[in-house]
Amino acid sequence: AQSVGASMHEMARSYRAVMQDETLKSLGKDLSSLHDAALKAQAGVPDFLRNKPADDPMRQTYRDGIDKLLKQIELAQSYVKMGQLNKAKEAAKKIAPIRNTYHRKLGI
Ligand code: HEM
Repeated sequence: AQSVGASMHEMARSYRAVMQDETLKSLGKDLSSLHDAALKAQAGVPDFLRNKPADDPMRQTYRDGIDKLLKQIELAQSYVKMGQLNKAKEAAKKIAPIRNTYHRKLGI
């Protein structure tokens, strides 16, 4: 499995593309890449947690953040499926504050 850092870089690339998309087709494709990368991040353990105890509360914080991220991506995807480009783009914009909140909570 690849490192969480590598998955985060894939997420960054896909999210940049998502924010530039102006068609349902390209937005759907880039949200799908973002979702794939977020699932890879979910399957991994970030470097900073490797030496921490199994019950360290930061592990739950990490899981919560990835769950919120996946839910927000899925919300945007549901608008794409309904053909609602503006709603999908609005939902996608709300991914950035989730990123910022959890990077801050985790000291990234
Ligand atoms: C689309 C949203 C997000 C983007 C674009 C993003 C982007 C990034 C980038 C570019 C890095 C630096 C990677 C490196 O240099 O190694 C990073 C690191 C990290 N991010 Fe995110 N992030 C996002 C959301 C999140 C969320 C929601 C969480 C919390 C659950 C999170 C947790 C982390 C952690 C733990 C690291 C350090 C990884 C490591 O080195 O092990 N990120 N992120």
